[in-house]
Amino acid sequence: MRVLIVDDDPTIRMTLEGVLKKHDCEIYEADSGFKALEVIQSDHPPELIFMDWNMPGLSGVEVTTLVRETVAENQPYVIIISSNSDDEDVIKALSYGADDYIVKPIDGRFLNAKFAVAQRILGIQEKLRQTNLVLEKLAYYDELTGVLNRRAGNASFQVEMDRAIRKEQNVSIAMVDIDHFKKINDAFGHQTGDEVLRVFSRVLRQTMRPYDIVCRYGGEEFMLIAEINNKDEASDLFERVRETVSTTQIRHANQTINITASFGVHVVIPRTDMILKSLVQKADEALYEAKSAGRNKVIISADLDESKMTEPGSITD
Ligand SMILES: Nc1nc2c(ncn2[C@@H]2O[C@H](COP(=O)(O)OP(=O)(O)OP(=O)(O)O)[C@@H](O)[C@H]2O)c(=O)[nH]1
Repeated sequence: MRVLIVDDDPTIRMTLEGVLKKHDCEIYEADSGFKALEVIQSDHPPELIFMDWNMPGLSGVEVTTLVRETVAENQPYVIIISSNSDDEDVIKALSYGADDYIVKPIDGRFLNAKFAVAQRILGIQEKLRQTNLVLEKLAYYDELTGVLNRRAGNASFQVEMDRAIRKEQNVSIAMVDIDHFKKINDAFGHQTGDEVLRVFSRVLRQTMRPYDIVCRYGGEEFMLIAEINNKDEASDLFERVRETVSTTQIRHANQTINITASFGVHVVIPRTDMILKSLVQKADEALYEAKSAGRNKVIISADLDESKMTEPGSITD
């Protein structure tokens, strides 16, 4: 654990260090509130701070208030140290954001006990952070394939539209569906089907640019959103993806499987009032055409008529 000791008195810093070095921690020191802020804002911020209240310049309580107001993530646990033992002072320190309070002269047993409490609370905080990361991943990413799930894909749409508007780029929305996927499940089993979905997602992710959106829309259907200049560029991009999919050999359980996919693409001039559902519907119509035309095809429709820009609502629901 990274621990910061803040005190303008070197003797107190030494006393604290003497007690704390018995614990498994990395100790940093600061002799003023300003120096403490430098350490707190560094690349290795402390998790626990023992902070003297009365120091020239910024007081410990002022530093604590600043920390509470400015540190966005992973707030440190702050223990104020002071020779004032009045209840009013303790209440004041806690109300300004301190987590605990120690009265001078420092009693080593107190320090150890308070260190143990801090360690426990920080441990709980870290566990919560890890759990939140897992939950976040589950909330945004498809568990089987690791690409964005439908909800996250929908949420990314508006961000993508705003970016394309800023960059004066057009946007392509593609609905992609693996051809005859049911037959793969029937012939090789559901687990092999799952592996096909994983490899297919990886191919999509690797063939698209890092900032394009790749999302599993449901089952064996995926949605891709990419900035594009024109219909020809969309054709080049999705033909390249289609080709890569069709030439990828998927090996699973001593089997080698080849797949193809059909692509329905709709290209538009982005507008803030556009609704994803309508664009997906247009891309779905193109996908239906691609399936009807024999599969393993890219069909592109485009709505790049500038005059429609003056008719808000013409493309929205
Ligand atoms: N293994 C596996 N199969 C899935 C998953 N989600 C959906 N499926 C299967 O995907 C198949 C989709 O079949 P269909 O909608 O008939 O489409 P298709 O066989 O790909 O035929 P076309 O789309 O017309 O080319 C169904 O058999 C679903 O059970 C999944 O997560 N894992």
